[in-house]
Amino acid sequence: MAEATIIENAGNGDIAEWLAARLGEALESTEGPVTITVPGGSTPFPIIEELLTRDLDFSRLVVWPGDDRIVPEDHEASNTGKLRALFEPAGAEVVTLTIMEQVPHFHLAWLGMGADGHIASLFPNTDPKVDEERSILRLTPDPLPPEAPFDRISLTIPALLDSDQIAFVIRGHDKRTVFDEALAGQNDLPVARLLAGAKQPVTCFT
Ligand SMILES: O=C1O[C@H](COP(=O)(O)O)[C@@H](O)[C@H](O)[C@H]1O
Repeated sequence: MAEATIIENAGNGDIAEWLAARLGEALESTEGPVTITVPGGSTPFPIIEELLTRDLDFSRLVVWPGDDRIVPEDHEASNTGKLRALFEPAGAEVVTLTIMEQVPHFHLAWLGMGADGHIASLFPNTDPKVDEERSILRLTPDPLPPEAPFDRISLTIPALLDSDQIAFVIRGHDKRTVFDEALAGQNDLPVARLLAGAKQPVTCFT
């Protein structure tokens, strides 16, 4: 079971600062690309805007959406489209998830979490056997989340665990309770399954 460092009441600027420091270390540690996963939903985008103001060589950054909704990239629900609009002007590469994609080792897996304990698009109903066998999975959430009722494509738990470190941004009391229970092994939600397998440092911003 992972031990997580919890950083309480972090502002977007604090999180961006932490991310910039981790990316800076990764850029120093390799001459090749630095690979990260970035969550979708609503939480990450103001943090990314802050991150992009930091002095980093974004041209060596390869951004993998942790998941996406199966919609065109110019659809308002597309995580990839939003990531592309933010990161590409800074010189970073943004990958389009397909089930054919070869998934790399990530320097950082940055994740959000839904109040139902889903991470990326691995929902509580996602068959655990399936997400143990593949790196990328296409699925239909059951039930479809009303805020984004679309089929999904998602990195799986083994793919996310193939990373140097993991960072969560968990905002709101409901999510925090679910996360704390997952960390304590008191539920079996996707977030708990990830935490149970994490050997690397886990940092959680609330
Ligand atoms: O559907 C999704 O939900 C989660 C949480 O999103 P948020 O809007 O509550 O921050 C997100 O982490 C995931 O990547 C996304 O596609």
